[in-house]
Amino acid sequence: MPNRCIRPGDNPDLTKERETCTFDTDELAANLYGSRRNLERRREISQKVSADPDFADPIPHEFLSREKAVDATAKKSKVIFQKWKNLVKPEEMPHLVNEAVGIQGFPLALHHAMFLPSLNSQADDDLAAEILPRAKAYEIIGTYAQTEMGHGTNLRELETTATYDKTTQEFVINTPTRKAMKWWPGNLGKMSNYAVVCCQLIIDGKNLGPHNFLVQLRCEKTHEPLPGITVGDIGPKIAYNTTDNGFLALDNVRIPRRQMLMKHAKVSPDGTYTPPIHAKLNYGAMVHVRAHMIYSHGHLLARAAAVATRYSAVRRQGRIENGGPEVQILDYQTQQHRIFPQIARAYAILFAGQEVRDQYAKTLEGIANGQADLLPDLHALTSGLKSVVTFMGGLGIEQCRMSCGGHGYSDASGLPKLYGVQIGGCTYEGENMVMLQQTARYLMKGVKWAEQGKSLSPSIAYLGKKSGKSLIGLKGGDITREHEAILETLEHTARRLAIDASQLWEKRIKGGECKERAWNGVTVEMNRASRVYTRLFMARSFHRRLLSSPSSIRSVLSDLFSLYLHYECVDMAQHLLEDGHCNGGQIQYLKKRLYEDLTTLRPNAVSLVDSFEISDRELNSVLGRRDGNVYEALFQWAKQSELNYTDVLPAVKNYMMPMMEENRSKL
Ligand SMILES: CCCCCCCC/C=C\CCC/C=C/C(=O)SCCNC(=O)CCNC(=O)[C@H](O)C(C)(C)COP(=O)(O)OP(=O)(O)OC[C@H]1O[C@@H](n2cnc3c(N)ncnc32)[C@H](O)[C@@H]1OP(=O)(O)O
Ligand SMILES: Cc1cc2nc3c(=O)[nH]c(=O)nc-3n(C[C@H](O)[C@H](O)[C@H](O)COP(=O)(O)OP(=O)(O)OC[C@H]3O[C@@H](n4cnc5c(N)ncnc54)[C@H](O)[C@@H]3O)c2cc1C
Repeated sequence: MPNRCIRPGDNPDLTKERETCTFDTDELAANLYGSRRNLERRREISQKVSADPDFADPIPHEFLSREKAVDATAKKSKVIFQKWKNLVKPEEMPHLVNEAVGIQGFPLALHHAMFLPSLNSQADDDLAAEILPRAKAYEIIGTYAQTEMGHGTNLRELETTATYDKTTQEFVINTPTRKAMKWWPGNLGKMSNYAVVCCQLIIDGKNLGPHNFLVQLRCEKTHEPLPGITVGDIGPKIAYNTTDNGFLALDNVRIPRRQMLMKHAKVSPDGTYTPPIHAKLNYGAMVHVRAHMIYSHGHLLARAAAVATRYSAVRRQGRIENGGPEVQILDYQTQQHRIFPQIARAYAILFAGQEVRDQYAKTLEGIANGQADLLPDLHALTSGLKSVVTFMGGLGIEQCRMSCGGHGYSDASGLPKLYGVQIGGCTYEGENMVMLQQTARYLMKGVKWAEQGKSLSPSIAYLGKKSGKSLIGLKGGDITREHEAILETLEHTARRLAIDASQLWEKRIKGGECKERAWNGVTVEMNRASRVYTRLFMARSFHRRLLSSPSSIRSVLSDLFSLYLHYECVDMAQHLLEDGHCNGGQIQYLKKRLYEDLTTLRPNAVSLVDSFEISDRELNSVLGRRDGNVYEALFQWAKQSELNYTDVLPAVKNYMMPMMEENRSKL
């Protein structure tokens, strides 16, 4: 079957891997990206970026100082948002940015991820008409400033205030304490001249909770901070170092009334407050990012899996049989067990990410028509997915990094930076432990609704079903029935964990604790229930994709899905065993099946990651390059280190040589 990555001059081991492919890599890539046309566009953009001299990197970013890297990123961003702006569709923009700039952030990241979405969904018609065209034309750059030094999670306790002054029909925005400074917002420090700022709305001394306001931070001509505004960069971080995450203090800055984002909640000129149709519509920008970050995090894991798989096919180390040749490290079972589940999880996350984006679009449509009834379900799902996927992705990338041995530790592999970027997602858009509790709140309601025989939305319909006996291992032979047996067992486990958590909570309440304290006593169990609900959704979403896939890729997707299910079940064996739904023999059966899956997938491993269709430029990894010629490339990469600009470094000349000289003269 064709693997279209084969080229003359490639590493022969990689070529051999591609020759053993049993499916059409283009078919799978087209399925992943939605159509042949999308796949072709993806390639076209990759090729055009590589050929554009404005995007050329004289030396890799890894060797640049932070300031120079920020500069290079800003320069390329200007090219993207001027020269390229009309050449790509909005949905192609993330790929263009990844190709041209990379994954560590760029000056307009928050403008796109949160500023525009906040204005689009929360500004009233007047404000939108005035500001959106300017923002869309990049006449101004904005960000989303919510988190403060002292509070990120607990939005109700944010300290920044917007106090309405009826006499002038203005809001007075103020930062009352040091820890009330906005702290962390991306692109706030140096790039943005506007921000959507989240403040407690105060009218006639009454606090009406967090609301969003459009605030100009810098002069449009000079870019100097406006009077009353202190703004800057918070310093280097694990990753995202080309992003100017910032701080901001506002000293009684006045803005006109109409700069409150008033599509949902409103303040009239006389100070009358009208609440929104759903209390949390002000939190819409966060739901937007959570719904979109699932897919982009799937892509981060896909990159790591591509690097680890290709490198493991090229790297030869040790022998499996005495006297045999040194083997490709991909032939070790431990290596396969480390890497192949990451390939499967990356596909699973990408599929789930696509489904949740569609669900977000439907919910938004409803809200536009005055219906917010889909929002609770979406909030529960996005909260669970962002938590599970970012944690899974971080673990997966780290496994891929370690699977590359010493070279995985080098920035040449691209993996350390990938890990740094990925794990940011465990914290931003709501710390994972906190967001899992949001999911659990919804599950607890679902358990009650199910008890009362009420109708349940599709994502929690399983809560209303009855459990049978687990048929894992008892439906031998037929893979379709085995998949169904495992999915039913996962449904049972997700239901059982939610019901158990609900009962534990109730028991503590009956024991005399208030609801909230009782909740804190069961949150570990609550979060377990949320994780399994989310992992069930991911498994179901993968299954839907498998069932709707064309026959040409059905078999390889089915193999991958088997591995996914077997791995997830073994990973969650504790939950499967705890109530006796599964027995030890069934877990042993799942492990046996998992080891068989590793062998089945081995010939297609390289081709499965080729179908992620990530260009060398985007992958930015010496180890993961498509042609597999890693050793020469490693040397060429290292030669660019600034420590190699001279043979004798000033540090050696000034300190080490004199020290050695002094010590020699003492002899
Ligand atoms: C070209 C494009 C390229 C784009 C490239 C982009 C790259 C970008 C890369 C990185 C970007 C990083 C950007 C990061 C941004 C940020 O981090 S912004 C800050 C995010 N902050 C948070 O997420 C804070 C987390 N905290 C909260 O969300 C809330 O405080 C809370 C934990 C949810 C609690 O809120 P609150 O106390 O107000 O509410 P509760 O009492 O807990 O709940 C009451 C009920 O409301 C429901 N609820 C809560 N939130 C929502 C929501 N958002 N939507 C719907 N419903 C919600 C909750 O479930 C309760 O319901 P119930 O009463 O029925 O149980
Ligand atoms: C890379 C990055 C980019 C960011 N970009 C932005 C941005 O653009 N705009 C913006 O406004 N913010 C941004 N943030 C801030 C981010 O949204 C917050 O850091 C995040 O919401 C977590 O809040 P926190 O820092 O207050 O953590 P904390 O809430 O202080 O968390 C610390 C610990 O306390 C625990 N904890 C807190 N509350 C509870 C609870 N109720 N139950 C159980 N445990 C709890 C957490 O689980 C965690 O273990 C960014 C952060 C990062 C790292």
